[in-house]
Amino acid sequence: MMGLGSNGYASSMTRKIGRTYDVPDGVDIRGRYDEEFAKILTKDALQFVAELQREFRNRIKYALECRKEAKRRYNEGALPGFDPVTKYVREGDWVCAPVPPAVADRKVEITGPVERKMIINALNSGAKVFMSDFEDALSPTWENLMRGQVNLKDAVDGTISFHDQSRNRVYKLNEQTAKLFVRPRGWHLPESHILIDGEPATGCLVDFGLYFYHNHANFRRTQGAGSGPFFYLPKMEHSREAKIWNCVFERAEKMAGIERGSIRATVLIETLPAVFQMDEILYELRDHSVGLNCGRWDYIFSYVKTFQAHPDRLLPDRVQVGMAQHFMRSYSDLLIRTCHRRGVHAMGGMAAQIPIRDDPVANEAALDLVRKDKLREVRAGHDGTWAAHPGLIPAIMEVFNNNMGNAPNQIQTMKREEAANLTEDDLLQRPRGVRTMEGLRLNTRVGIQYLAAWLTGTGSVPLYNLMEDAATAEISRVQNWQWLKYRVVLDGDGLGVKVSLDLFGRVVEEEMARIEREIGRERFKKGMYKEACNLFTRQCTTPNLDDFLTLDAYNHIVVHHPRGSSRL
Ligand SMILES: CC(=O)SCCNC(=O)CCNC(=O)[C@H](O)C(C)(C)COP(=O)(O)OP(=O)(O)OC[C@H]1O[C@@H](n2cnc3c(N)ncnc32)[C@H](O)[C@@H]1OP(=O)(O)O
Ligand SMILES: O=CC(=O)O
Ligand SMILES: [Mg+2]
Repeated sequence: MMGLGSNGYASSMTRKIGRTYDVPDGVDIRGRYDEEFAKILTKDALQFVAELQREFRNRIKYALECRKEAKRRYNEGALPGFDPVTKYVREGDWVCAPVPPAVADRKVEITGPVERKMIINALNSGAKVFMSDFEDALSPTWENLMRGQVNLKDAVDGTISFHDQSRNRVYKLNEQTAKLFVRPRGWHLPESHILIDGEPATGCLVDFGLYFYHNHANFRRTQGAGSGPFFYLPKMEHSREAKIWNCVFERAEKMAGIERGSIRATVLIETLPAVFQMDEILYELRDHSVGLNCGRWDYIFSYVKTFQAHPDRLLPDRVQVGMAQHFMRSYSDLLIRTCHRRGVHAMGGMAAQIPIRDDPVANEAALDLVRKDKLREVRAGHDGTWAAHPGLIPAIMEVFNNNMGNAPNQIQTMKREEAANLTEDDLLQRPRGVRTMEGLRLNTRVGIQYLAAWLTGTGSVPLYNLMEDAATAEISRVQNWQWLKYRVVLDGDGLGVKVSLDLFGRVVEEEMARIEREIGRERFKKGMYKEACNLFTRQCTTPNLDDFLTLDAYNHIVVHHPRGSSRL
């Protein structure tokens, strides 16, 4: 039946008039109309997204409520740990469905936002897999999301091309390309440009639903050798969230009439609570799993967030929280042991270094750090790892090939049984190191510049020769917040200064001046640095830590049509 949705917005009938999307009942599109987007936002595809939303919305709300409840417990002093109730899952002798041959070899995976030229470059990069990102690397503006869907469809169809007019260069796919994985947003992010029964849709169901609907058939025929599509699933905190994804996959397979277990996903273990749920997460997804990945940057962010009310667990400077810290090494080791025991890939994480074009010495030093990080990963037993930039792929591939030879993975050969002895204490051990004024300054300078880019539609940026994305920016934000909240003493540079609101205010002012000097007055004026600064400062000084930087910032990038910009 046609009619007004509960929000009173126009329904299918009226929306057909003029240049608007043809939507099913109860769905309202409040993002800009574009003929290209209309090929993605078809009535049938939207019907599928709406069905997912209606079937799973209550379970998603419940899962998010459970996160709040867990936060309340941690804030009262509890520590995350293994759940005695699911001991039988951890001790059981089950395995996941066999790895599809198309993705047995995942030695190097490149990641990047769903941007047209980058998709082509990444697929042509020589990496085994390309993880195309609606998440940490993407600012989820309506334009980015919908163009991203158009780009992915063209990529799966094999027709994607890009003409760089300034360089008169045409980009096309090579004969041999990386296998495509897609990372939808996390459960917490709404999609405010699509209302379903008057409520913003769940962002990840939009990303997943539209991509799956348009691409499953072609993907399985070409890329997947009969299986797929393949996904990465971010930021989960509990196996109940993985169970929802499993049900979403089953629902999608049924809709498409394809075999159960066709869809495969790698879950990022990138929250502290999730490290105690790795078996449980794999168990829920056992017919759809193709491994776990060490999402190390969000994991560090989550350590601070989980322990926001624990002043005895403050982090040292961000640069000191590397994989050599005991809690980080333990997490990687246990992830490898868990995955290999269950017959799936244990993927390594992202080194933040990127090529430094104008300084060969610094470039070699950065490459060396990447090689060391990757050597540690492959020796520990990881089956593959991430690269942020095509320029890093040859070096990383060499490290993995040298240590794995012709084997596609180490699932059967690196069992890491001894990691079964890792305890809750190992996984939670306090990071060691010092805190410095430079740490505070760098967090501030990077956090503001990242947010300024994000607000103008760019979700991953090079800053001071490192890759920065939403996960690394989160570390900067929560670390500043934690240091301010507990008035920590900056003990690492011999100054012994206490972090206070006054000090932070001065640091913000000085770092803004430094940013302006570094990028030039014109760019500074034209950019969104002041807005970013206000947002970042508010987030660092708020009495109650916001769960996500991007939830607050999202309100600034929602643009409703035809009524102008609107807040959630
Ligand atoms: C914590 C996490 O979640 S990690 C995963 C999420 N983060 C990411 O995916 C980050 C991915 N990386 C990037 O976005 C970029 O590499 C950045 C922003 C870090 C650096 O970008 P730039 O400074 O523009 O790179 P640079 O100028 O050196 O690029 C050179 C070429 O490589 C391409 N390139 C760079 N990174 C990538 C990538 N990840 N995928 C595909 N192509 C890439 C550029 O498009 C450019 O191509 P061109 O020569 O044809 O024009
Ligand atoms: O998504 C990856 C991370 O490190 O965060
Ligand atoms: Mg992440």
